[in-house]
Parts: sequence; structure tokens; C-alpha cells
Amino acid sequence: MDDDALRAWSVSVRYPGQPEPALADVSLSIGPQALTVALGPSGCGKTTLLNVLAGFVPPSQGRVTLAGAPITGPGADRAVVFQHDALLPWLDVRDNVAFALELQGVGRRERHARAEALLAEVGLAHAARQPVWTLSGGMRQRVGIARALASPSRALLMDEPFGALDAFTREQMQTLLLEVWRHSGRRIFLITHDIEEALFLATELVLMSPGPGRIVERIEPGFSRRWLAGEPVRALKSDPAFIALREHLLDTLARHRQANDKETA
Ligand SMILES: Nc1ncnc2c1ncn2[C@@H]1O[C@H](COP(=O)(O)OP(=O)(O)OP(=O)(O)O)[C@@H](O)[C@H]1O
Repeated sequence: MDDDALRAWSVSVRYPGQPEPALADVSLSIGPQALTVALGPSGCGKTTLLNVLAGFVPPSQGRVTLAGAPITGPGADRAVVFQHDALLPWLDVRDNVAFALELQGVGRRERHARAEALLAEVGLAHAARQPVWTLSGGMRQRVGIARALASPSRALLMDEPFGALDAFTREQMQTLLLEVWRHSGRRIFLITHDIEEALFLATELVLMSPGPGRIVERIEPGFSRRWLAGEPVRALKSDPAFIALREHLLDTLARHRQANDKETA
């Protein structure tokens, strides 16, 4: 057992007034080197699971722990990156990142230096003094990631972080995230609707299905480590093993959808 992991233990969540649980008996262990991706259709409980790990939503049953300590609410040890960034429009790029450091009581000169180093890590050194409203969607998400890295977090929890980006920018952000993952040593939990994104990034991929929200399959794709070892992204995404897994996941999702449709008919 991994004692340093971020773990969900048989977690169920039932929202008031809902006929069935949003999550039923979900267990997950995100170890220090892990990039765990939750994939599934709308309503399968992905965001609920992220909110439980973040401490925003308490489980109705089960528990969540980080390195063995119970999670009872939000904490600086878990940084959240949302699909739509929450940048502060009156601050420039550097100060949006430095703000997270100011909250930790870091002095002005040091927080500017650290913010600039984090912006360099996400490829935005040149944009440090730009107002955030001048940035593209991909650049805004980079600022969001730099800001998450500025917190003393041990885990990044990412809710569809690239969902609003075009396909090309999205692929760039996926490889950027793998670089950040390697350099920062943070464990990552990421949710997505996108099968290729999930397969490319995940060290562990959990496939979820609704009605009630649950994990129906777990696989360890291994393509992210191959990319970090030097294999080109396009070669990996057209690798027969990648395509076979993509088709398998599509098939499994379709079977679960049919089963759910029958139950609700
Ligand atoms: N605050 C809430 N109150 C009541 N029901 C909720 C609440 N949040 C989510 N739900 C319900 O719980 C179920 C799971 O929702 P959740 O947002 O976790 O799924 P999801 O897989 O993230 O969906 P999406 O991909 O569309 O964001 C859905 O049926 C949803 O309507």
C-alpha cells in the first residue's frame, strides 16, 4: 500500500433530492508519481470525484486521505485548475501567479522572482507583464497551471483543463503538462471527456459510467512515460497499441450507454 497517496476509500456521494448517488463506492489511489485520469460521459460523477478529493464536497459514505491524514475540507496541499481559469483581470500575468505566493506571506521581491520562474516553466516568460485580457485561451490555462504550481500543493486536481481549447493548442498543452508533471513532481488527477487525451496522459486511466457514477474499468496506458522518454507525440497517438485501446474504450463506453439506456427506458 502506498502511504503517501491521495486516496478515496469506497466513496459514495448522494446529493439531496437526486434519485441515485452521483458516486457509488469509488476507490482510487493517486501515488506521488501518478497522473491519474478519469474519463467518462457527462454525468458520470467526474467533477463530484474531483470535488471530493479537493475537499469541496464531503462524501456521504467512505473517506478521503492524503498521506494517511483525513481530508475534511479544501487545503493548500491540493491545487485545483478549472476548465475556465479564474484569473484576476485587474492584475497582470506575473501578479496573477505572485498572488498565490502573497497569500503564503512570501515577500514582494521573492514572489516576483518565483512567479517569473514558474512562468518560464510554462513557456510564458515573455508575457509576464501583459494584462490577462490580452491572452489566448491556451495562454490563460498556462497561467492557471503556473499559479497552481505556486501553491505549496502536493497534488494538482484538474477539471477538463483543456476542454475549451482548439485541437492543436490542446495537444501542445498536453505535452506541456507532462513536462510540468516531470519537473514539479506533483501528482495529478485530471478529468476529461476526450479519449485520446486520457490515453496519452494517464499513468492510470479510470473509466467511469453514470447511473450511479462509478468506476467500470482501470487501465495503465503508459504512453506519457514513452513521450517523456523521447517518442514523438504523433507516433504515439497513431501507435497500433494506442488505437486498439482507443477502440476498446469507445466500445466499453457504448456498451455502458446501451445498458443505461435500457435501464431508464
Ligand atoms: N450540487 C449538486 N446538486 C445536485 N446534484 C448534483 C450536483 N452536482 C452534480 N450533481 C449531479 O450528480 C451527477 C454527477 O455530476 P458530475 O458533475 O459530478 O458529473 P460529470 O461526469 O463531471 O459531468 P460533466 O462531464 O457534464 O461535468 C449528475 O447527475 C449531476 O446532475
